[in-house]
Amino acid sequence: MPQTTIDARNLTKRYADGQAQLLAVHDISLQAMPGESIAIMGPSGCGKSTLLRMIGLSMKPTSGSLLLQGLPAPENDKDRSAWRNRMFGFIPQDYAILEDEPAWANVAIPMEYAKPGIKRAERKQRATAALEQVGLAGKARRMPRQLSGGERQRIAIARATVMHPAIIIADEPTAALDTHTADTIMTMLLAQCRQGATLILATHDPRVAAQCDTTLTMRDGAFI
Ligand SMILES: Nc1ncnc2c1ncn2[C@@H]1O[C@H](COP(=O)(O)OP(=O)(O)OP(=O)(O)O)[C@@H](O)[C@H]1O
Repeated sequence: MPQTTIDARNLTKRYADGQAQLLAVHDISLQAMPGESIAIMGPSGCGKSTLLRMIGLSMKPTSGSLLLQGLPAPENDKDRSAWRNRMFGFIPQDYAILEDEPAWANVAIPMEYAKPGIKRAERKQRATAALEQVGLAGKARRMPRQLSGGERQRIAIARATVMHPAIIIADEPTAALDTHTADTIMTMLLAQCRQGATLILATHDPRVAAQCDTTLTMRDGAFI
C-alpha cells in the first residue's frame, strides 16, 4: 500500500469571534495519495481556506490530527516552518507576488529556504527555466506591474512548483481568469501531479473541479 501524502483526521477549527466562537471547520477527514488531485468546492465562507491553511501547516487545528508523508505534523513553529518550506508549494488566493522584485526573483523565493543552499546564479537559472515552463520565456526580468493578471498567476505557479514539492496547495488558482487561461493553469498544475505531486485546491468553478480526480464539497465547515 503506497504512503499517503496527506492523512487528515477529524480536523476542527474554531475561531474566536468576540465572546462567541465560530466553528469554521468541523470534523473533517481527508486522505490524498501521491499524484492525486482534489478539488474542494462550496459556498463562500464554508471553510475551504481554513481547511487548506491547516493542511498547509500555516494554522493549527483546534483538534484533530494530521500526518504528512506518514509522519505527524510537528507542533513547534520552527519545525512547522521547515516542513512547510520543504514539502509544500503554495498558490495563495491573492498570489502574494512581491511587486518590487522581478519575475525571476519571485519564483526563486522557495529556493532561498533550500538546504543545502542554492547559489544566486543557479537560483536565477532555475527560476528562469520554471518561468519558461509556464509560458513566460523572456519575461524573467519584467517587474510584476508589467505583467497581466494571468501572467502574474503563472509566476505564482512557477514559484509553487520550482522545488517540485510533494504537495501543492492552491486557493482559487483560476479565479477571475478567462476560460482559456484557467484551462492552461489547470494543465500546468495537473502536469505536476503526473510527476507525483499531490494537488489540493479550493475552487468555485465546476469546470476546474471536473479536471481533478476527486471533488469534495463543503458546507458550514463540513463535507457533504
Ligand atoms: N482569522 C479568522 N478569524 C475569525 N474568523 C475567521 C478567520 N478566517 C476565516 N474566518 C471565518 O471562518 C469562516 C470560514 O472562512 P474561510 O475563509 O475558511 O471560507 P472559504 O470557504 O475559504 O471562503 P471563500 O470562498 O470566500 O474564500 C468564515 O465565516 C470566515 O468569516
